[in-house]
Formats: sequence, structure tokens, C-alpha cells
Amino acid sequence: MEASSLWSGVNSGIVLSLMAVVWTMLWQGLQSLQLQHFFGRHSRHLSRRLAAVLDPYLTVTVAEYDGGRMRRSDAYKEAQAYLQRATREACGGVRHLKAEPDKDPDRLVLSMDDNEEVADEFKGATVWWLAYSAQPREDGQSPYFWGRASRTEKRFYRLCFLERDRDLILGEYLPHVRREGRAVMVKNRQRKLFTNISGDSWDSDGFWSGGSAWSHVVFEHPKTFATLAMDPAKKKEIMEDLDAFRNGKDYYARVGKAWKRGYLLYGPPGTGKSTMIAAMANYLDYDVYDIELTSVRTNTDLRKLFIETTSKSIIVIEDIDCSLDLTGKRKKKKKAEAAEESKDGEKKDGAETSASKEEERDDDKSSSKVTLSGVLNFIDGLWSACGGERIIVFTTNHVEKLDPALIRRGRMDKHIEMSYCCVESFRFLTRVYLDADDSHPLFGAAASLLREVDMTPADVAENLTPKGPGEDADSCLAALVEALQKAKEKALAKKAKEEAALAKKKAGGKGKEEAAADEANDNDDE
Ligand SMILES: Nc1ncnc2c1ncn2[C@@H]1O[C@H](COP(=O)(O)OP(=O)(O)OP(=O)(O)O)[C@@H](O)[C@H]1O
Ligand SMILES: [Mg+2]
Repeated sequence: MEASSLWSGVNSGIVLSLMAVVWTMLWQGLQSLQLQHFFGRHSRHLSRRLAAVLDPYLTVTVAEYDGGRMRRSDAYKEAQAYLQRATREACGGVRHLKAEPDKDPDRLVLSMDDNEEVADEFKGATVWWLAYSAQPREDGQSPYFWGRASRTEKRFYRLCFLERDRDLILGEYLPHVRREGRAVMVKNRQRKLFTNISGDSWDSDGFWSGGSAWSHVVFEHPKTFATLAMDPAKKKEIMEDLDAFRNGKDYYARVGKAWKRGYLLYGPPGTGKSTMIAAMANYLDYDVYDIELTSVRTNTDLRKLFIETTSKSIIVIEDIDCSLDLTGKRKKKKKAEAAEESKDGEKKDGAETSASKEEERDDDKSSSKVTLSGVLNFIDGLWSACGGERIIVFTTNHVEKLDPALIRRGRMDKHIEMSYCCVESFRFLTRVYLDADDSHPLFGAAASLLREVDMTPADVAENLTPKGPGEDADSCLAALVEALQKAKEKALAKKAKEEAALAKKKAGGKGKEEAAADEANDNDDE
């Protein structure tokens, strides 16, 4: 009995040793097959599941998109930012990481890849975060968004914790995650310049192909109000207006207005409209969303773009008169006129018929494009109130071409004329570009010429820019005076030509009148 128990003891010892050897070999083999990660992760899942048998755990899932995928959820972004830190601290445990460029050009921001899990501690409780994504369904029953199917992966974070920690996690930990996440986002924030010309949001089959409708680069424009030449009083007024907007959250809520403001910047090319937008963005520390309207397919897509913008941003549509087909009304009018004519019994010839077909085709084409009413709703419709703290800027060289509805107050609240270089702006540019002032002997000559001739700040700035090592304030101001003199001569020659043409026209008209009077006299004589 003793011997058999001894033997059984020896045997079980041998079996255990053999199992250990086999396990070690298997483990090393798995390691060499790079499967350790798989087992490592699953053993973690396993241990958590085992723990759950003793004390069940709960889960909270944070989806990347809420509200029917209209907008990335703030909670997801905050959790993502929070987990960047947790991932960095637990880097040894997380084997698959995603890297994005950091503010610091030598560093990368690391976050965990899909199906990775990271543990976090909070007031003695342990929680686990799992990142995962779900593939769209293959049966074509993908969820619909704005009437179109979605093919993109859906991304999630799942938080697991033990039931006994429920109150702590829901009541304290989750708010802590959101707060910390926001702080990380502010710390890592880089201002961005977004564009809608990514073309990868809707694929050729009309499927939502994923990602944002916007793509971006880091916004690094050097222009500030300190280097923008314009009438100082006007500049001050604009800066005060921006301050009032930025600090106006309570005011907008009190009067029941959406927290947004429209600016219309108009004036000839080179007068600083785009420069002003950069200065505004730098002053307010806002992101810029630059909409290329001609790349937006429908009003619905325009709305989607708006919804995906974040607060503290400037939404820009440059050269609005060129991007938008404001001729729709005129075409309709033409068609109505044509219909009227045909009612009157006027027979259309073949050419006219084909012309009207062409118009119809044009109208069909324009029906798939953004319309004026789409833009009006975009700026001032119900959706425009989503979010808040947004500035919308339109620029144009031809303010007179714009539909009054587009630029009425409430849509474009502040109209700013960017005009030719005045003496004040010239004084400013001379100081900034040449570190010179009114006392320079050529300043007076250039200033008096600027009172007579229209020259854009862009042209003045170009003349004041030293082009080589030998150039200084004297040579630059001399070049400017010469350019202004040439511009003056050109303007005088043009004026003389126009006057001559007008005089000729008048003379021609007078000749005709005289001939008509003579003819009448002749008739009377008869
Ligand atoms: N008021 C200004 N102060 C300082 N620089 C200016 C000013 N206006 C124009 N510039 C300079 O001229 C260049 C052209 O200006 P900008 O692109 O802002 O003109 P714009 O009004 O937007 O022209 P466009 O109507 O053709 O788009 C810029 O590089 C800028 O540095
Ligand atoms: Mg411009």
C-alpha cells in the first residue's frame, strides 16, 4: 500500500514533470510562431472570465459614432485620448499599437490597436479597456446613413469591471476618464486646416466608405492681426467683434440665437481676404474648415459636412460667387418665357428646341449639385444650430453678384470690405516690411501717389519686399514710387480713352438726333 502510494506519488511526479516539459516546449514553440501574443491576450481574457465566475463583471461600450453615425462621439474621443496615456503607461502589456504624429516632431502618440486590451487602476479597482471594431454586414444589410449604406468598420471601446465596483466606476471613474481625456486633448491640440476634397467618404457605388468627410493638415499660417495691414480703427472693431463672439456663450443662449456668426469679406483680388481669415483663426485659436463647394455633390452632403465640423472653428467658403450656381433662377425664367412664347403660338425652330433641351440637361445636372437654398439652410437652417461656437466666412470679389438672401444679417452678420491700400495701411506695411516710417524721404511721395491710384496691399507688400542682399528701404520705396507712377499713367491713359469713347458716342448720338430732326423738317416741307 505504502509502496503503491509511493509509486503513484513517483508516477504523478513524473507526469507533472513531463507536462511541465511539454508545456515549456509548446510555449517556446508558440513563441517562435509569434502566437504568444494570442495566448497572452486570451489568457488575460480567461483570467478575467474566471474572476467573473466568482464576481460577475459589467461592461460599458463606447461607440465611435452616435446619433446614427452623424458625428464622432465626444465620449469616444475622450476615452481615446485618456487611453493614450493608459496605453503608454502599460506599453509593455500592449503589443499592438497605433502611432500618430505628435506635436513634438520627434515623438509619436501611441494608442492601442484593435483587439488589444489595457488594464487601468482606479481607487483600488481594476478595469479593463478593450478596443475593437465590427465589420459591416456582408448581406448588404448595412446600416443606412443619410439614405446610403455604410461599408465602414464600426469602432468601439469596451470597459469591463467587476460588479462590486459598479458605483465607483459609473459614478467616479467614467467622469474622471472624460475629464482627463479632455485635458489630454487640449494638451495635444494642434490647430487644423480641414478640407472636404478627400473624395473618400462616398464611394462610386454611393456607399459611405468611412472616415470623416474632412481630411486635414496642421494649420500653421504665420499671418496675425499684428501683420495685417488695414485701417487701425477697422481692425480694432473686427477684433472686438471676435472677442464679443468668443465670450458670448451666455448672451447667445439668453437671446435664443445659435452661437454662430457670419462674416462676409468682399473686395478686389489681393486685398487680404484670405489673409484676414488666417489672422482670425490665429487670433481665436480656432480650426479652419475650408469648403470647396464645387466638390460637394448634394445639399445633403453639405449638411453632413457641417455636422462633422467641431465647435471653435471657422467654416470658410472662398469665392462664393464662383462656387455657387446662382443662375438657376435665370434659367427657370428663360424657360418660363419660352413656354409663354410657345403659348402665344410662336413656332420654335429645331435649334431653339435643342437649346431648351440643353437647358433642361443643365438643370438636371444642377439638381445633383448644391443649390442656393442648400447653402441658405446650411448657414441658417435648423442644423446650423448644432454644436456651437462657429464662425462662417464667405469671401467674394463681386459682392453685387450675391443673392441678397445669402448675405442678409443673421446669415452674414458682419460685412467687411477689404479695399485698396490706404495711407494708414501703407504706413503699417512700411514699418513691418522695412522697419521704416513717415520720416523716410520717399514715404511722402508714395503716400500721395497712393491717394490717387488704386493699388492692392498685395502689390504694395510685394514692392516693399527686398529681393536681394543689396536691397534696402531706399530701393524698395523707390521701386514702389516707380510702380505707382506707372499705375497712375496707365489709369490716366485709360480714363482719357474712356472719355474719348464717351464723347464719340455722344457725338454719334447727337448726329443721329440732328439727322432725325432734319428728316422731320424735310417731311414737314413736303
Ligand atoms: N491687408 C494686408 N496686409 C498684409 N498683407 C496683405 C494684405 N492684403 C494682402 N496681403 C498679402 O497679399 C497676398 C495676397 O493676399 P490674399 O490672398 O489675402 O488676397 P485675397 O483678397 O484673398 O485675394 P483673392 O480675392 O484673389 O483671393 C498675401 O500673401 C498677403 O501676404
Ligand atoms: Mg483669397
